[in-house]
Amino acid sequence: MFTRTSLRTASRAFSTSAPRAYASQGAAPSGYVPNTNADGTYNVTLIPGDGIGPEISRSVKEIYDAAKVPIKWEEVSVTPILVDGVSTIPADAIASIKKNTIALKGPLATPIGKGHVSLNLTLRRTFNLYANVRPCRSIEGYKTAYDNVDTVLIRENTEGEYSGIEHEVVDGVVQSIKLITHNASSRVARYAFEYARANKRPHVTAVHKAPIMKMSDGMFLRACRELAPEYPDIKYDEDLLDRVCLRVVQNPAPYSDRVMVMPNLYGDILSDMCAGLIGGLGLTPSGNIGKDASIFEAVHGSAPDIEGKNLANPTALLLSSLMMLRHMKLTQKADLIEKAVLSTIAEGTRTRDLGGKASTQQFTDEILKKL
Ligand SMILES: NC(=O)C1=CN([C@@H]2O[C@H](COP(=O)(O)OP(=O)(O)OC[C@H]3O[C@@H](n4cnc5c(N)ncnc54)[C@H](O)[C@@H]3O)[C@@H](O)[C@H]2O)C=CC1
Ligand SMILES: O=C(O)CCC(=O)C(=O)O
Repeated sequence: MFTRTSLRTASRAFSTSAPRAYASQGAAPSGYVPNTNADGTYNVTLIPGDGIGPEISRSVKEIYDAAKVPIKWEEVSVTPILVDGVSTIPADAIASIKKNTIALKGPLATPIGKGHVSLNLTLRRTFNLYANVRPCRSIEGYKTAYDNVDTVLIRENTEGEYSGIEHEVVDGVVQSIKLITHNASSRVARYAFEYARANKRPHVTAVHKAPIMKMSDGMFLRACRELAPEYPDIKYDEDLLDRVCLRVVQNPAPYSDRVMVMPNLYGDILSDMCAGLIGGLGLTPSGNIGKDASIFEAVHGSAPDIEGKNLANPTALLLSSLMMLRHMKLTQKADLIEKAVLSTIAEGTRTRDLGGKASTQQFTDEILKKL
């Protein structure tokens, strides 16, 4: 359990470190150059998505227009189609991402326990988006029990518990295979070390359950350990998933100088937990990074409970889009919009998830006034 004293100590520790712009870290693998049109604009694929996706995507588009971001949106639908009896993503959506190498995606809903496979996972696998970067930072002026959260999780994004290899062995017994390869572990580990170095977070922690999953998580750890000597400027250590959960909620401050890297499912769960510390899923962005394409999306899902009610908080998708702009080296535009979004929240215009009364549109309009 955290105590008031531990929270105060954590706050003091945080206030001595240099402030970071939220999600300021570029996430591009080195050497990435976005495709530019002759007029200096960039084509970006936009997948509005399901549920609240179209509402929050509209907000991003309005804000980008006002801020004169040199982006031409290429809007595509990923309503699944059947190919040879298997549901998948329409070919024109795939072609658009392939051509543009960059996309912003609203959430895509997946039926529970039946129906089509997750199109989110299909996109990650199709484009080999091997690293899922999930920063989570306290929002200035929005008070929670913690005002010192500044975590970065890097989640392996193509295999692990999300491999989707399941079968029924005999009636009443099913198996779900957690697939871990040395290759995928090693490339995400390298990405984490590079990210740590580029973003001045001199500590990488590999998060695992290797006492139990000795072979699979054991291999993940081995891949991380093999690379650590190549990064003598980065402290490397390992910690158990359950212990990390405990430690982060007790005191997030020690995590503000490090990058945590982990297998797929652990990153999914830990990032929602971190979101809870700063005010919820309406606030946390992410980037799915690959060598040939990257797709940016909020951590949250399609929020069917508030769909069509003008209640969604567009901040998470907006911050994801700012990670995208920084990835494309459009840093000034990213800084401008980030300032407008965060000051809107700090001044007290808030959507319902943050305890406010502003609709999605009212919140968006307040941001527009600042651009
Ligand atoms: N990357 C993606 O596209 C993801 C898709 N999903 C899919 O989304 C669907 C719904 O999943 P849930 O488990 O309900 O998770 P969810 O993230 O959609 O919603 C969880 C809770 O957070 C709230 N919430 C989420 N985003 C919000 C926002 N921007 N503003 C205000 N409140 C927000 C919702 O209203 C709900 O109460 C499922 O079909 C799931 O498979 C889930 C997670 C990620
Ligand atoms: O595809 C889904 O429905 C859920 C995806 C998810 O949990 C994730 O973002 O990892």
